[in-house]
Amino acid sequence: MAYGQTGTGKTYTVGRLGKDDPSERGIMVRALEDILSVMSLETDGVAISFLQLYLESVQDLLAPEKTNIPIVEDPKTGEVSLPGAAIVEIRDLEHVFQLLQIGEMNRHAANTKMNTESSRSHAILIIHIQRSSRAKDESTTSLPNGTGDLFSDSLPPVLKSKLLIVDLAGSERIDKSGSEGHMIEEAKFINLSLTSLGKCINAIAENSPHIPIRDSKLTRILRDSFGGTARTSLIVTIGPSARHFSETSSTIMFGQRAMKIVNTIRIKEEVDYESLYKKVEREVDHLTSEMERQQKLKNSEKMQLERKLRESEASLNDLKVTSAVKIENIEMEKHQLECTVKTLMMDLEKEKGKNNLLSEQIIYLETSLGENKQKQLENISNTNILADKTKSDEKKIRELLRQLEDERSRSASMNDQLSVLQELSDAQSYVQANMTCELEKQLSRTTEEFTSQICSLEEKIAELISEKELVYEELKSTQEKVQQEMRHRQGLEDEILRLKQSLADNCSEESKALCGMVRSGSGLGHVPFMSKSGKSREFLSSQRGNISKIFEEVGLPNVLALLKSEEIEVQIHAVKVVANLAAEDINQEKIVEEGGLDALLSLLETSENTTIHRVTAGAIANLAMNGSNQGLIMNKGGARLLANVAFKTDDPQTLRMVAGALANLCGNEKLHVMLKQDGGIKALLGMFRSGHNEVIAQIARGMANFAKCESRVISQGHRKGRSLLIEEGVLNWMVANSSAFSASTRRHIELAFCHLAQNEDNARDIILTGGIKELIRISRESSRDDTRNLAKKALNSNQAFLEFQ
Ligand SMILES: Nc1ncnc2c1ncn2[C@@H]1O[C@H](COP(=O)(O)OP(=O)(O)OP(=O)(O)O)[C@@H](O)[C@H]1O
Repeated sequence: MAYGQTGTGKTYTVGRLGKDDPSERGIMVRALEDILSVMSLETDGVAISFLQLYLESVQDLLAPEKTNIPIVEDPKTGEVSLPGAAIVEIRDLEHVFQLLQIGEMNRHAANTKMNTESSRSHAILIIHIQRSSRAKDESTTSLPNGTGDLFSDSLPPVLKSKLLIVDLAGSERIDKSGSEGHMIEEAKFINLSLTSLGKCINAIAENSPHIPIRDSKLTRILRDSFGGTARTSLIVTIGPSARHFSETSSTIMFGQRAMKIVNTIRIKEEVDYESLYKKVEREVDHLTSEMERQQKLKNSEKMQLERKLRESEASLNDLKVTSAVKIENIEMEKHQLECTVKTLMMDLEKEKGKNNLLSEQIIYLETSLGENKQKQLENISNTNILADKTKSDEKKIRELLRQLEDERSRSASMNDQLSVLQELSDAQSYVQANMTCELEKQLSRTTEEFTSQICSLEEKIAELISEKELVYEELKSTQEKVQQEMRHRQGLEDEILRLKQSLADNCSEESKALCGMVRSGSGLGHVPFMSKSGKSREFLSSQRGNISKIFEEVGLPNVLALLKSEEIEVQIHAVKVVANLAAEDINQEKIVEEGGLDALLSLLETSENTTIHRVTAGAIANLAMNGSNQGLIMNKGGARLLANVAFKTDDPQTLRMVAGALANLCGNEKLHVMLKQDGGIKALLGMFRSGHNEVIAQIARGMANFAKCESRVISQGHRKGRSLLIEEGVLNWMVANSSAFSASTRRHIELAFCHLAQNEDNARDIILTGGIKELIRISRESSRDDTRNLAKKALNSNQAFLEFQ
C-alpha cells in the first residue's frame, strides 16, 4: 500500500508503467515482471483484477461497466473476494502493459490544486497466483481436513497467493487542496476510508478486541491483507516542504503505528477442486472407455472361443463319422476275410477228404493189387500142382503104358485114352500161360495208373499247402491291420472323452442347471439391463449364452417370425428370447438388421397383452442402451409407443421397463427435442404415479441423463435457453422429492439439479421453485464429493445465485 499526502508520489512509486524504460517502472509492473519470470505458464497461473474504490463504490477498471461490485468475505477463512470483478489470465509482460493502460485510462482522475493528475480513487491491483506445489515439495503438503487421505497421490494441491498493490488516494486537508463541490464529496469519501484504515491499523496495533473493519469498503477489501496471515508492506510518501509539516508528521505517525502490527504469515495451500474434478472426470472417461474396450475384447475373445469350440465340436463330429465309417469298412473287410478264410478252410477240408479218399483208393488198389498178386501166385502154385499131378499121371500113364504094354494085349483103347489126356494137358498149359501173361500186363497197367494218380495228388497237396500258407499270411496282415485300426479307434474315443471332459469342466454347475431352465422356457422374462447382483449377471450371461445357442440353432428369422404368431404363448416366448438376445451387444445389430426392432415396435402397438408389453419394453430398453439404435427407435416412433404403454398400464414391472427404455433415450442429446415432442418426457415423469421405487429410480436416472447431456450441449454453445425438462415441469417434482427416495435415486435427482443449475437460463426457475435451497443443501450435504462440487460450481458461477449464499 502506498499512503501519503496528495502529490507526494504514490502513483509514481506504485503505478508507473515504464514501458520503454525499465528503470521507470513502478511496483505493479516490477512485481508482475518478477512473478512471470519464475512461473511456468503451463502448470501455474497468474491472473489480475484491477479495481478502484470511488465514492464507496467498487468499480472494475478492466470492465468499467461493472460497478458496485459486492465484497464477499468468507466467514470461516476470512478470505475476501470480489466475485463480480473480471479476473484476466496474464500471458506475458506485454499483456500486463495493455491491461494496466486500460485500467489507468479508466481510473478517475481529477485535477486538484495540488496535483494536476491527482488520483481521486483508491486503485487496487489484485494479482492471483496459483502454483502447483507438487513440484516444490510433496512432503510438506498439508491438505484440508480429510481430503489428504481420500485422494492421496492423485490430488493436485496448489499454492494460492494473492498480491494486492494499492495506490491509495491522496490524504489531504480539504481546505488545503482546494476541493469544492463534487470534489468535496470525493475528498470526504477518501478521508473517511483513510481514517477508517487508520483506525483499523491502530486497533490491530493495540491488540484491541474490536477492529472496525466494516466502517468502510476500503478496510473490507483489505481485511485479509493486513494484521492477519498476510505479509504487508506500507510505503508512506511525504512532501519535504515545511508547508506540509502537519501532513508529513501525521503520515509518519500513521506509518509508525502500522509498524507495530505483527503478522503471522501462513502459506495457503488448497486442493484445486476444479482441476481435480476435471481430472477425475477424465479418469472416469478413460476408465469407462477402457472398460468398454475390455468388454469388447472379452466379447470378441468369448466369440472366438465359442467359434473354436464349435469348430472343434464339428471336427470331432466329422472325426466320429469318419472313424465310424472306417470302422464299419474295416469290420466289413474283416468279415469278408473271415468268410474267405472259412471257404478256404472248407475247400482245404474237402481237398483233405479227397486226399484221404485217394489214399484209401490207393490202399484199396494196393490191397487189390496184393490180392491179385496173391491170386496170381495161387494160380501159379495151382499150375505147379497141376504139373506135379501131370507128372504123377504121366508116371501112372507110363506105369499104365507099361502095364498096357504089359497088357498090350489087353486093350488098344487104353492108348487112345492116353493121347486124349496128352492133348488136354497141352491145352491146359497154353491157357495157363496166356492167363499169366494177361495178369502181368494188367498189374503193370494198374501200377502205372496209381503211380501217376499219386503224383498228381501229391502236386495238388503241395499246391494246396502253398495256397494255405498264402492265405495264412494274408490273414495275419489283415489281423494286424484290424488291430492297428482298433488302436486308432481307441485313440479317437479317448480324445472324444477328453474333449467331453474339458467341455464339462468349462461348464459350471450353475450353467448346467440353467440349460435345463432355458430349454424349459422359464427365467427368460428377466431383462438384463436392470440386473442387480454380480451373481445374477453371471447367471444371465450363461442363460444368454444358452439362448444364443438356441438362436443359432433355430435362426433369428424364425424367432422373429414367431413374434407374429397367432398364439399368444408363442408370441410371449419369442419376445422373451428376443429380449434376452437384445441384452448382448453383438446380437443387437443383427436383430435390427433382420427387422427385429420393427417387429418389437409393432408388437408394442398392436398387442393388448401385459406380459408382451413388459417384455417388449424390456427388449427395446436393451436396444436403447446402444447409441446407434437410439436414433432408429426414435425415428420409428418408439418414444410415442412407449409413452402410450406408460399411460395405459399400471403394472409396475411394465412401467419399470418403459421407464428404463425412456431413461436410456434421455442419454442422447440429439434426440431431446424429438423425445419431448413425442411425449417421452411427459410419460417418464407421469410414471411417478406408480409410487414404485424401481420405477422412480429409472425416472431419476432418465432425468440425470437428460440434464447432464443438455448441460453439455449448452456449455458447448450448441443450444441456448431454458431446459426442456424444466418446460415439462420437472423442477417442482424434483424439489418435492429430492430427499424422499433411496440413496441412488436421490443421487440421480441431485445430479439432475446440479446439471440444470449450470445453465444461467434455468436460474430463474430454480429460484422461483425453491430449487436454490435444494442446490445449497446439495452443495453442503450431498454424500458425494463430486455432486457437492458440481453444486458449488453452479452456485459460484451463476450470477443470479450469488446473493443466496
Ligand atoms: N520521485 C519522483 N521523481 C520525480 N517526479 C516525481 C517523483 N514523485 C512524484 N513525482 C511527480 O510528482 C507528481 C505527483 O506525483 P503522483 O501523482 O505520483 O502523486 P500522488 O501521491 O499519487 O498524488 P495523488 O494522491 O494526488 O494521486 C507527478 O507529476 C510525478 O511525476
